[in-house]
Amino acid sequence: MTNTDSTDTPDTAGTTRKHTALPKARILVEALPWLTRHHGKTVVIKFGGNAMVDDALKAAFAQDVVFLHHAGLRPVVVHGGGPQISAQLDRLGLTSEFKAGLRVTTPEAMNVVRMVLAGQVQRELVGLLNEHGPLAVGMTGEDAHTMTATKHYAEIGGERVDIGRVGEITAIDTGAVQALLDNGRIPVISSVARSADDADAHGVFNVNADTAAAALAAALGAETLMVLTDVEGLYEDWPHSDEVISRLTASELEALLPDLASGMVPKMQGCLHAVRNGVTTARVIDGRVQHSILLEIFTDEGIGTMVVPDPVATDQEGLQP
Ligand SMILES: Nc1ncnc2c1ncn2[C@@H]1O[C@H](COP(=O)(O)OP(=O)(O)O)[C@@H](O)[C@H]1O
Ligand SMILES: CC(=O)N[C@@H](CCC(=O)OP(=O)(O)O)C(=O)O
Repeated sequence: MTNTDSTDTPDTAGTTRKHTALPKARILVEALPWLTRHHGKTVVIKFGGNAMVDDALKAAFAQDVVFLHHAGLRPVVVHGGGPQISAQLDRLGLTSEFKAGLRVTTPEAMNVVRMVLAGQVQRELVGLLNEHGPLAVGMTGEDAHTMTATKHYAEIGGERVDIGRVGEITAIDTGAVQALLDNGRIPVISSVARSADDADAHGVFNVNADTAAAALAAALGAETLMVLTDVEGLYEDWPHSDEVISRLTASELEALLPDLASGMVPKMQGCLHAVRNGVTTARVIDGRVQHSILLEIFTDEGIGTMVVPDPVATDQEGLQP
């Protein structure tokens, strides 16, 4: 038997034809240990607004998530929508300002954040997933008390700065999400949280979607947190080099955190929180690559940056977690 990717097979007319089924079979076989390993496990996938580059990518994202579902995993989607919120605020003549990587959210802006996330971005993702069957159910962190928050103050130069209706998650109730998963559905969650204070006239908070996804992954006891963004992973010396750090322990990441900039801060803080609170791996991957989720979960290659807890456990079969 030769080690080639195509074989000669007699067809019905008695001639021989080359067929290319073998490479496809190899890909499926390569996925087998990963399928076994991840079966029944919860995977929280954060889809960033910057990774929602075009319709083809969004459609491929939906295919990947549905694939995970049919492969026996329990995917949960938490989505962002920062650029989409900024565009809508702009259309309405409202300013967009970020402090310490978080949107300064006036009560007026909060209404826009909620409208864009729950009414636009989430609806689109739910629609794309449901092209494959009656699977996705959209909700926000407000629903069934899934996410409760109090006011978050930014720390800038040692000062506590008021950034409006930005929330810090204080409690997660996983009941509704678990019920949807048990019912064979795919929850799609917008990062808006209810206020812990019943007397709070505004009632809701804007939560960074990376932070929300990490908190939910920890609360669900997820196996994996996967953050899809618009870079290949965590660059070692951004913006001077595009060398991606492929693997980090929690302590190594903690040491890097003070030097990180802008969008990576909530992502890497979220990854650290997740692996310090029971999640087996947290990964930042390039959402601009079609089917990056499948590549990351089901192939030996793995892309992007993977964060693992301390100390690093090595599995007896020699598989990376
Ligand atoms: N060390 C780093 N490695 C990679 N990207 C970085 C780094 N530091 C800052 N960034 C910036 O973080 C951005 C991703 O965060 P963000 O724009 O908030 O994306 P998303 O919408 O996916 O949450 C990258 O596009 C890059 O500009
Ligand atoms: C407090 C805060 O900054 N909230 C974010 C929520 C959306 C988000 O996080 O979207 P991405 O994942 O696309 O960045 C915002 O208003 O932009």
